[in-house]
Amino acid sequence: MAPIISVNSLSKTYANGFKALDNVSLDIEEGEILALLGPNGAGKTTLISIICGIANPSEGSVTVDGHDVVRDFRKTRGVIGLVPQELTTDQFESVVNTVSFSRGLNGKKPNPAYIDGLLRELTLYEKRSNALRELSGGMKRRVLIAKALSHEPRILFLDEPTAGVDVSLRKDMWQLVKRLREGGVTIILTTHYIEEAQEIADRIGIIDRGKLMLVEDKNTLMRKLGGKQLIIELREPLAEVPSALGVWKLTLSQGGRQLVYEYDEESDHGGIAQLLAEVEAAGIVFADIATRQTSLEDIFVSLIGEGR
Ligand SMILES: Nc1ncnc2c1ncn2[C@@H]1O[C@H](COP(=O)(O)OP(=O)(O)OP(=O)(O)O)[C@@H](O)[C@H]1O
Repeated sequence: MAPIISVNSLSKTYANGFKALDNVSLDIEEGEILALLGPNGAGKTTLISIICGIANPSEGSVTVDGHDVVRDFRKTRGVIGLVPQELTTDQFESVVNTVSFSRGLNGKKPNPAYIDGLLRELTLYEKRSNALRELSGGMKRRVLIAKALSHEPRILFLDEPTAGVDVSLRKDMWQLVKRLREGGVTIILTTHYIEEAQEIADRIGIIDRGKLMLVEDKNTLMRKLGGKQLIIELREPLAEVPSALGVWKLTLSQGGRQLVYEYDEESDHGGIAQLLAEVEAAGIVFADIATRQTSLEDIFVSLIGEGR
């Protein structure tokens, strides 16, 4: 099947000369959830804006459902819903009018029953007649989602959907994303919350300084770059790993207070029980043991570098 979105050698240089995207290529399959991760200023919003036809590429091209986003703007925009980071609509307009108007803007016939259903699902129904300025921040976020879904798009972009929202809205949002996916909607979200990507995405793309560093199936990524460790807390610190334990992949951490074993399925030398027996036989007394699974966060930090 042809990808629903195809990004081909895309670069973006802003008017001031800043290169925000550098030769990005990416195919997105219909029905998948792709999470784009990256530090502030990486180029995530720029990429989304170009796919949605809001910004023009400097080089390269994007097709959505087989149509070029610049030449066939109306066609491609009609199948896309975008939840931006901030609300920019008229604050005096009512919730229901704002959402219905959005549907019309995208060339769809009015469908009050659909809009009402959407408002119910987003717990906005009781506020449907209120002006936007009378809503709380979280409710405004919900309006942004309702607007994006008003024309029943096949592709939904969520730009930092859960930044600064409470736990209940975050959970609702994840629920909604899952339900939309079941209905076949393709979802692309940008997020700083790595656990969010880990929870809901099928694929993960990592962007840094305008470059797509990696795009990979989440489970494959976890398998390839992730791992499991056994951490043995020692009573007394060790200066070095005793040579008698040389066959095991062991390292010392925490100033010699922890002996860390990387699980190795190919050569486990008799398993954990054997390792612990050999550790004891080497005269090492341990206080505690624990296992630790590498998270997506560890992978992200190792790729992008800490503190950026
Ligand atoms: N209109 C503009 N003119 C010049 N530079 C811009 C413009 N818009 C964005 N940039 C720059 O392009 C880079 C990428 O910005 P973008 O908003 O795409 O990043 P982002 O990954 O979405 O970041 P964040 O996570 O902070 O939202 C940033 O360095 C930003 O300052």
